[in-house]
Amino acid sequence: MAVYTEVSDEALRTFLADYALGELLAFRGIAEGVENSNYALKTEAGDFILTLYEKRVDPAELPYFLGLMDHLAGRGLACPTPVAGRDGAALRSLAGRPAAIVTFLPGVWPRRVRPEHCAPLGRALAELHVAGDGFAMARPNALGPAGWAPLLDGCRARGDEVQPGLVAELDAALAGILAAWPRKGALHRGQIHADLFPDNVFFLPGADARPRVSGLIDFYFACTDLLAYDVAVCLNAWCFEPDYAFNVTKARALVSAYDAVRPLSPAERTALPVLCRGAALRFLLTRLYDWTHTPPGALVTRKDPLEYLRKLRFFGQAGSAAAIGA
Ligand SMILES: Nc1ncnc2c1ncn2[C@@H]1O[C@H](COP(=O)(O)OP(=O)(O)O)[C@@H](O)[C@H]1O
Ligand SMILES: N[C@@H](CCOP(=O)(O)O)C(=O)O
Repeated sequence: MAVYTEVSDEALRTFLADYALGELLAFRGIAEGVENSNYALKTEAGDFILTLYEKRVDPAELPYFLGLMDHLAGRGLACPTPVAGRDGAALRSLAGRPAAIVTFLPGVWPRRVRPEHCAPLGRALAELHVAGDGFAMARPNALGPAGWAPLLDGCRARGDEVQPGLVAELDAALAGILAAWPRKGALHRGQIHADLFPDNVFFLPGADARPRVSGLIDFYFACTDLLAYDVAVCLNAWCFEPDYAFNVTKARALVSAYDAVRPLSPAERTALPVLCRGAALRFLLTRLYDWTHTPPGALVTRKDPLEYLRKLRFFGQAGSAAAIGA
């Protein structure tokens, strides 16, 4: 469920009066999502998404997220475009929360990833990286390598309740990953999505009936970091089967389609195994933190941390880039 903040009819009408979107035709809460309250909004001007930013989003970072979406959409990427009010501002306030309206994107995210999804995904990711070039703002990755030790410390007290020995295993994995992490300046940096999971990528059938990407959403983890790290996030999120077997066919399709738009450098390719370990650890840690800190009955959906322990172990023994499809 992801409608944490209710919006009254009256508050909505007052809010919309500051936009040139015509009359309100329909308005409903969207159940999917985890972080923010999302509403589908239809006005005489078309379909939109209204987002009220909840507690885990720092309002000071919203100009980066909205500015990045605006920049990417302006470069032709299929991502939400923030809609400005009559005064030119896209970031506003509603029901006591920071709020923004963005354009609605058609399409459906894949509940079951098939190999045919992976090439269009790889292409879209590379297009995002190319389109991000020239965006003037920067946001450090709060969930990058420097953030992992404090996150793990926050899980120390209760982590072993999830699986005995887990904290010691993660301590060892973290030390190994940090020791092998690419040194500053070795790999290309830019604007990355950092959470391009299947639920953030919409597809529609193309003219040949094969899936094509119709939209990328949820830029609220986006940041300025290693471009190849985003490829590693996708290899984690898209290329494992429900039984946790790594599907190298999916990985090859993803990486080669990425490469066709933005060729990976030899250094990026060599670094992919450790970047994949880092990405697995990042999602394991945030899930473990949520698992051990979310009070029973809270509205936030908790995701399984151990799914990412299996992925971390896989990438730890996978060895070469070729073994993971690169
Ligand atoms: N621009 C958009 N176009 C169409 N649907 C959207 C758009 N943005 C969000 N949604 C819908 O809202 C849901 C939750 O959005 P998301 O950004 O993932 O929320 P959260 O950040 O809270 O996890 C998505 O699964 C999708 O159904
Ligand atoms: N993709 C993350 C959780 C973030 O959720 P989202 O709904 O904001 O994409 C994970 O799977 O741990």
